Amino acid sequence: MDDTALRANPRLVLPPCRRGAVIGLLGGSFDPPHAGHAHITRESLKRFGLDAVWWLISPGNPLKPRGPAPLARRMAAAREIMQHPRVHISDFEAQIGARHTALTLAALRDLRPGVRFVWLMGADNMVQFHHWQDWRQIMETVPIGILARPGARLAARSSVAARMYERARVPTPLARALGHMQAPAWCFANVPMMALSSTRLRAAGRWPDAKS
Ligand SMILES: Nc1ncnc2c1ncn2[C@@H]1O[C@H](COP(=O)(O)OP(=O)(O)OP(=O)(O)O)[C@@H](O)[C@H]1O
Ligand SMILES: O=C(O)c1ccc[n+]([C@@H]2O[C@H](COP(=O)([O-])O)[C@@H](O)[C@H]2O)c1
Repeated sequence: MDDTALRANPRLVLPPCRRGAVIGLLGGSFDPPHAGHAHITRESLKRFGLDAVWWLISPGNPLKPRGPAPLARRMAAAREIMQHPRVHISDFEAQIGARHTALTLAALRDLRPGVRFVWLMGADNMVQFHHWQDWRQIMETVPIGILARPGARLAARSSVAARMYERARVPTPLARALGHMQAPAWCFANVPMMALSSTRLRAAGRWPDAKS
């Protein structure tokens, strides 16, 4: 969908937001959503001074070979686990047919030019960020907030992206201003860590395959 078609599409549904708001975007497969997602969302609201967080439930991570459970099922589970007045669950990527974050961000910025977006991700995603499509463009377009995760906390800070954009690292005391900074700007939040993962829940049979 090009920019003009996007703007003209009356069926697009986006969460509410006011001009000038700082919105954190937590993209993910959420297959299933879990308390770790809720935890980093609450921490992000506090630490990065966000007005709200939108969970962008992905149609499917382009780097993961296995397709996730149906979107409606993941949306419903996300709404159940994350109930917070400043957090919204969105299927925006499915609405515009985007799997790549660069495209999602371009569309959101086009549709909400007065809003400041901050991309949020766990430390594991920072480690492989340089494999994402147009990752440098993402880095140079929106500030990025990174949340500590067991097994990836140190690796994130020495990742290819972190090394290449070392000078864009925002020191912890300035984290709350992240959304008002000019990209590239990334900040690592050393939050208390939760060892939960969707992989672990699937393996424990806590999210049975929809087809079975
Ligand atoms: N326990 C956690 N601590 C920190 N970040 C997390 C945690 N769980 C998920 N995230 C982050 O939340 C975002 C969405 O994660 P995702 O939906 O892939 O969950 P996941 O548990 O990593 O799933 P999977 O095990 O299937 O890869 C990603 O940026 C991921 O790094
Ligand atoms: O744009 C890409 O190339 C890209 C590659 C891998 C992951 N992502 C995004 O990263 C977010 C986290 O993905 P996941 O599967 O780890 O939850 C989700 O929004 C994905 O769409 C994006």
